[in-house]
Amino acid sequence: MASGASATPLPPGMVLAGVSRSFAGGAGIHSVDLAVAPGTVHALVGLNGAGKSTLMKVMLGMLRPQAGTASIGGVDVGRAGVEVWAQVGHLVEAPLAYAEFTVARNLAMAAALHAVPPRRRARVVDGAIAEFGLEPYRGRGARVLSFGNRQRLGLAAALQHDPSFIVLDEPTTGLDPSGTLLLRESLRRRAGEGSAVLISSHHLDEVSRLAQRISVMNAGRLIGELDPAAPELERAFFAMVLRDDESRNGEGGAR
Ligand SMILES: Nc1ncnc2c1ncn2[C@@H]1O[C@H](COP(=O)(O)OP(=O)(O)OP(=O)(O)O)[C@@H](O)[C@H]1O
Repeated sequence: MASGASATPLPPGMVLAGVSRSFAGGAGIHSVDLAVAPGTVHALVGLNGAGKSTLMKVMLGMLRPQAGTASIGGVDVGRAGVEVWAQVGHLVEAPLAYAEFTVARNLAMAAALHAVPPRRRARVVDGAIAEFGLEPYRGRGARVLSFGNRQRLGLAAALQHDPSFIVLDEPTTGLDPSGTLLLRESLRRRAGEGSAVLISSHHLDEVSRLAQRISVMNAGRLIGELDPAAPELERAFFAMVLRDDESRNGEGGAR
């Protein structure tokens, strides 16, 4: 990697600056700063309800922040147009698949939605089917797919157009070991080619294999980072969460 002064600065990745989004009752995310750099897999880990999905929805413009800004490639997501969204691939919540349509047709529609030109769509779909091991199912209706294969379809639809910005919420959900391996290879390759990748996960061992950075979320805030190469990641994670819980309780839970 070039380190001289002449190195070209990388374009901006995905950035949250001072973002807050609270729901009735106070849950949500608070004062979040996060920068997912191009060429990096950045993982979010946290307990159930910590705020990971909420953060990702704000990043993707699915939820509007009450304070702060979310930007992708330097563009505020509230103002992003089709040229930005065509470079984004995401899977947050259930995979988007039309039950009546085949795997191949669903992928062709996802390619169209991501502005892949018509002449390239068949090749893109074939590539995605091969990449995620969906060949035996290409002519099957999405309705009859197993849970794991529906997840493979959702991942293929999110990634087939080679997005520069990738956001995946718990992407290994439902995947068997071979699906997990295919996903890991796919994300490694895409980050290697310059994509900015944000994933959430509950599997610290998986995250440590894949991510260059691991941010820890607790009670709606980013509370620190873990070193993916450090031993005993699980122990470090729980220690960080416990310390944060204790410090907030000591302050009456105010911050
Ligand atoms: N639409 C909503 N209305 C009210 N509260 C919400 C809403 N969406 C999320 N929350 C609350 O915000 C908090 C954060 O939820 P979020 O789904 O972001 O957590 P998470 O870290 O993704 O959890 P998990 O690991 O269980 O998927 C939770 O307390 C949740 O109940």
